[in-house]
This record gives sequence, C-alpha cells and structure tokens, in this order.
Amino acid sequence: MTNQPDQQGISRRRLLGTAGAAGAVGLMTGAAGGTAGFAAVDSPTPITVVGSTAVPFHGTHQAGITTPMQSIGHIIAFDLVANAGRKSATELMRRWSTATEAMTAGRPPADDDQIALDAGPCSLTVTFGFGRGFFTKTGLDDRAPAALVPMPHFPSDAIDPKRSDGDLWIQIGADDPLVAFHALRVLQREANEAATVRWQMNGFNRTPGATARPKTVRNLMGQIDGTGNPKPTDKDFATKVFAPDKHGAEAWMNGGSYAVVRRIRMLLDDWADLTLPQQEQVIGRRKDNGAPLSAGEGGTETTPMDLNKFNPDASLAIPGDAHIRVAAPESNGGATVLRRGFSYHDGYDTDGQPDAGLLFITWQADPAAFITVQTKLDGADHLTRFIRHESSAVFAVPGGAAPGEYVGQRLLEG
Ligand SMILES: C=CC1=C(C)c2cc3[nH]c(cc4nc(cc5[nH]c(cc1n2)c(C)c5CCC(=O)O)C(CCC(=O)O)=C4C)c(C)c3C=C
Ligand SMILES: [Fe+2]
Repeated sequence: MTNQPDQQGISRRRLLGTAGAAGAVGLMTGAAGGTAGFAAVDSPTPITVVGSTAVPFHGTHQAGITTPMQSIGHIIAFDLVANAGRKSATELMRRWSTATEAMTAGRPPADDDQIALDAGPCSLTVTFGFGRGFFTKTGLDDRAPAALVPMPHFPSDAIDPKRSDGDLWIQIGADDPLVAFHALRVLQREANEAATVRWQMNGFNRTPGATARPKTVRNLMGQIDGTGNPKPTDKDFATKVFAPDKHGAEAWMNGGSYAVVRRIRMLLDDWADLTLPQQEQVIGRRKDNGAPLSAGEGGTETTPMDLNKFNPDASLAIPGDAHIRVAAPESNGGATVLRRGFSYHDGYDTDGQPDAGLLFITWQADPAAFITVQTKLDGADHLTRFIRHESSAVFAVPGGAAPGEYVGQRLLEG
C-alpha cells in the first residue's frame, strides 16, 4: 500500500485502489493479513475501502508526514514527569510503539477498551516527536539536534504558553472518528506515570467520498489549501522535508523530520466582511477553483503562478502583499515547508466569535525554513489581519522504526 503523498487527489486514488483489493481478500478468507482483525466483522455488507486501508507503521520515515491527509486529526503533547528519567521514557516509547503497531494494522492493543472494536484500520497513523525538554529530562542534551531551536516570538503572535511546547508530541490521523479517538485514548492511558498531558487539540479535514472526485482540501475560510505544497515527485522533495543524514550524535534523526505546530485562529467574521474579489486578492488565488490570479480566464488550480504578471492597469496580477507571493519559496530564498494540517472548531466565544481555524502543521528538514517564511509573512502578508497564531511548538520527529524496533530507539539506546 502506498505511503506516498503526491498531490492529495492522485494519492487518494492510488491508495483506494490498492486498499480495495487487500480489504476484499481479508473479508473473503477471514485470514489475518495486512488488515488483520478486520475479517472478524460478520456483516453481509462489505466494509468499504476507507475502513480497510492500512498505512504501514514500519518504514524509513514515520507515517503521518507524507501520508495522504486523513479526515480526523488529534494532536497531543505530554511532559515527562520530573524524575522519570531515561528508563521510564524508553519504556514509554516501547509501549506506545507496540500499541501503535497493532492499531495501525487494525488489531486491538493489549487490554483494549474496545472503542474501535468493529472498525478496520481506517488509514490510522500515529507520529511521535520529541520537544527540547525531552532531551534534558532524559539526560540526552548532548544528542539534541542543533536544529531544534525554540520558536522566536513573531510580532503578531498571541501565544498561550499553556497550549504550547511539550516534551513529547503525538499526531494521530485516521479516516474514522472512533478509530482516531481510540488511538488517542490508548496512548494517553499508556503514558501512565511517565508523562502527563500538557495540551490536546482536535481537527478535521474532508471525509473521503464527500466530493465527486478527490480534491485538495478547503480550509474554514473556504479556500483550496495545499496546492503549492512540495510534491514527492519534486527532485528536492526529500531534502526539503527530511532531516539530512548525519553521523555521530545526531545520526538517530536520519529519516526524521521537524514538525512545527501552530494553532492559528481565523478571524472569520472579519473575513466574511470582505467581498469575494477582496478575499481573492488577500490570498492571490481564485476561491472557487484555486487558480492563481495571474492565470486569467481558463486558469486552473495547477496553472503555475506568475509573480511577474501585470494587469492591463499596470497593477500586479498577484498583489504585492498576497499570501502566496509572500509565502512562496521564490520570495524566501528557497525556504520550503510541507503543510499538512487540520481544521478545528472549538465552539463560539461569549462574544459570538467562532473559535475556529487551522491546526497548522509543517514538516521540514530544518525548522529554520518555517522561521524564514513566518518572519516574512508576519510583516508583509495581507492574511495576517485575518488570523491569529495562538499556540506554538516544535518537535524533532525521529525516523520510522524498523520491524522489531520502537520509535526513538536509536536515540534512547544508541
Ligand atoms: C509559515 C508558513 C505559513 C503560514 C503560517 C500559513 C498560514 C495560512 N495559510 C492559509 C491559506 C493558504 N496558504 C496558501 C499557500 C501557502 N501558504 C504557505 C505558508 C504558510 N501559510 C505557503 C508556503 C504556501 C504556498 C505558496 C506557494 O508557493 O504557492 C494558500 C494557497 C493554496 C496553496 O498553495 O495551498 C492558501 C489558501 C491560511 C488560511 C493560513 C492560516 C490560517
Ligand atoms: Fe498559507
């Protein structure tokens, strides 16, 4: 089964095609295979490919970075208890990996609470990261990656420290809410006395099948969001997204990446006060089909943007402060991030404002890429007036576990 992203539409199609065959075999034979545990469902109606799709836990990279975006996301940060030490952290990572290996294959973990008992794996992925405090509390400061620097304060930030940072981070994605919650609950319980919850957030994307054909997702401002992401087919994709291979103290990060996590609130009432042409000028793309404003009639989402195109009245087709112009690698010395977030909504404030936006998650070879782009955006991006960064964290995400290994083993036992 593919674990490659591509543009979302392409990968989803591939994924479903392959998963369909695997799911059907499992149901017909009742055998334990790639989707083990799945055949226990005794319904006469075949379960759909959405349920039967399994994303491998083992691999060079952890799942959940280049995996096609799932419809449900939970992110949770923990702090190690003060005197837990390396032994306790090692046991925790082993317990978490064992439970994750089972759940992502559709098998119940030990002592299962049965929340997702009759579901397939539903594309479940679980991705683990280490915050800077993890290294200090486990006595591994000398092996902390040099790239894992604290996020600077950006002038427009409104960061809540209680919902920021953390020693350990888990990202859970799945195409079923119960499967996702089950994984969250199992892993939180497995933390036992080793780590306590620091913060937790819930997000979502489109349900597979909600649109007639797979499409790039829309965010809660209504824009197609994800078009300009680097593609796995780009020749420099791996060097932009994954940490460079190293020898010595940081070799455990080979195959890993860095996650920057920002809870970005959208000021949706202010946004709704804009006309459609004004909204499109803020982003630099059409809202209906995502075409860049430089494309003119007949442009599509995939039409390359032309930052040097002028309108007949000599104004820039993509305004000087348009989000895509300011965020583009061309405007940031090549700095590139892979955006793979989830929308969130947490109800309404007492003044009637929706508490909604993006759980904005970027993946990059070095968090410096995010810092470069965000430094530029903070001063120059028109979109800044319609969003508010409310929490912030950065994590070193180690490479994937080989069969028989747990995530982080090369750091904790290397
Ligand atoms: C630091 C990086 C970025 C932040 C923070 C950010 C916030 C943010 N973006 C949108 C909506 C869109 N972003 C789009 C493109 C885009 N955004 C970034 C970076 C950040 N965005 C990049 C690098 C790009 C790609 C630029 C390019 O080279 O084309 C788009 C256009 C469609 C797309 O390419 O995805 C939208 C829409 C929101 C709503 C938001 C904060 C809430
Ligand atoms: Fe953006």
